[in-house]
Amino acid sequence: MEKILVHGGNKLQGSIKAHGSKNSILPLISASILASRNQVTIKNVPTALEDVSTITQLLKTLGIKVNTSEDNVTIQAEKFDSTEAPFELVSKMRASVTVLGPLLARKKYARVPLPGGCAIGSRPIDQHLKGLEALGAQFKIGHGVVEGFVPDQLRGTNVYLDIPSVGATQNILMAATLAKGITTIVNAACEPEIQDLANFLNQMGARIEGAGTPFITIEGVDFLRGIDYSIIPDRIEIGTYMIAAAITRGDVFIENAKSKHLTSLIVKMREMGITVLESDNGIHVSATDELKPIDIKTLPYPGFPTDLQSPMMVLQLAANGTSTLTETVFEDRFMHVEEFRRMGANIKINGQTALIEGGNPLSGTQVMATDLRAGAALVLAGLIAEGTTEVRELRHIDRGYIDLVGQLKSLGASIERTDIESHSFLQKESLL
Ligand SMILES: CC(=O)N[C@H]1[C@@H](OP(=O)(O)OP(=O)(O)OC[C@H]2O[C@@H](n3ccc(=O)[nH]c3=O)[C@H](O)[C@@H]2O)O[C@H](CO)[C@@H](O)[C@@H]1O
Ligand SMILES: C=C(OP(=O)(O)O)C(=O)O
Repeated sequence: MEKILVHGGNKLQGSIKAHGSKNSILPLISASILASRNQVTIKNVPTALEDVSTITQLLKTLGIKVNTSEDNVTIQAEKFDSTEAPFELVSKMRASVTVLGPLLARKKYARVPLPGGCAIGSRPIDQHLKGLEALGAQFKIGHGVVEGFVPDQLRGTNVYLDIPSVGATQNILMAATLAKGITTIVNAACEPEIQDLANFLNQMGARIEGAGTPFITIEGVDFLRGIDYSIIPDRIEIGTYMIAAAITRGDVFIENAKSKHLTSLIVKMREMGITVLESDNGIHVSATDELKPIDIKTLPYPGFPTDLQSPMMVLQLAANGTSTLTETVFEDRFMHVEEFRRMGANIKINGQTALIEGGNPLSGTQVMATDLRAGAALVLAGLIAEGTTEVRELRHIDRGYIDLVGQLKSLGASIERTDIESHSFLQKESLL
């Protein structure tokens, strides 16, 4: 078991390169199940992430050939036999459920345990099932497992989502590519990861229009074939480093960042007095002056991303005055607040809104990552805290950040990753 030790106070300066998007690659790997001809090669893949390893293992257990080398993944799904996803893998992450649509489309049967993922709310999959049922699938749910059948064949239809769910849009979109006739998804999610998936499927031979808007139309085709494809950069990883630069009053360039995916964050950072420069090859963030407090509400894209809610709270803690942060996407995504409070943060929760009193110094202490983004946010808080912050439960961070410690260190942070047993935090800081 390991922990991250952050010694606060250093400004971040320099340049780093963004990796490929975790939330894009996971459904794209699932979508590769649809390629009954030729091999799929995906480039710019963050292969070192735990979640990428989980989804590739999942495909391998289905009998699909998957090879990973550097930042490329090749998938050969022309022939495979199994349609049962194992609990050990599915329980590790939410995105495993995106194999459901492709398996039903390709094999007319799938057995997938209810998915895991970050503990940030109840996270049902009713919208996934509703959409797939409208296309002609039937489901039995029991003992924590979803078993899906297609008695006849998938047929195009109109699907209205009660919530613009990212995962449900992906599952329905993938299944509809091989359905007979035309499917429309109304109130579809508009996230850049949906657009990336649709571009990928279209290059494979699918006929999808409207991805990136709430109305997606899919005309079914007989088969899809493997292609070479390069995925979009990770807007949440990029946003995390943009915030890290600003809280330390640093000056950082993030190469490969696509600013059009991060408009909500960029506008809010500018309102706080932070300089954000957008260019074709990246985003430059610098901050020198006092930061102004700000009110934020998380929303589906193009609204402010819930995945940047906990890092954003650190930026609000670094501002002078009272900010608010309202979480509207997940009902239970404030677990990190208790950990921030251990560091001396003054945050009050009223329903779905956090009231953040910024401008007071944070103090380093031992904290635990409660989910993926909360883990990264605690590391950020450590960058501006007095003394040493010790972050545990790194398995969450490893799901979604490649070498967070190395990246921050290269920008000048005083940070290390070490065994839990090595030098005790309490002895080191003489807090007892
Ligand atoms: C692997 C991946 O890409 N994960 C992202 C994806 O998760 P995920 O695809 O799970 O998120 P959804 O967009 O589906 O969830 C949004 C909301 O809809 C609810 N809901 C969802 C499906 C459903 O059938 N019924 C239902 O009620 C959820 O409980 C949640 O409150 O989008 C989220 C919202 O941007 C991000 O935080 C996650 O990082
Ligand atoms: C919530 C996240 O991931 P997941 O949906 O896999 O839990 C995330 O990436 O912040």
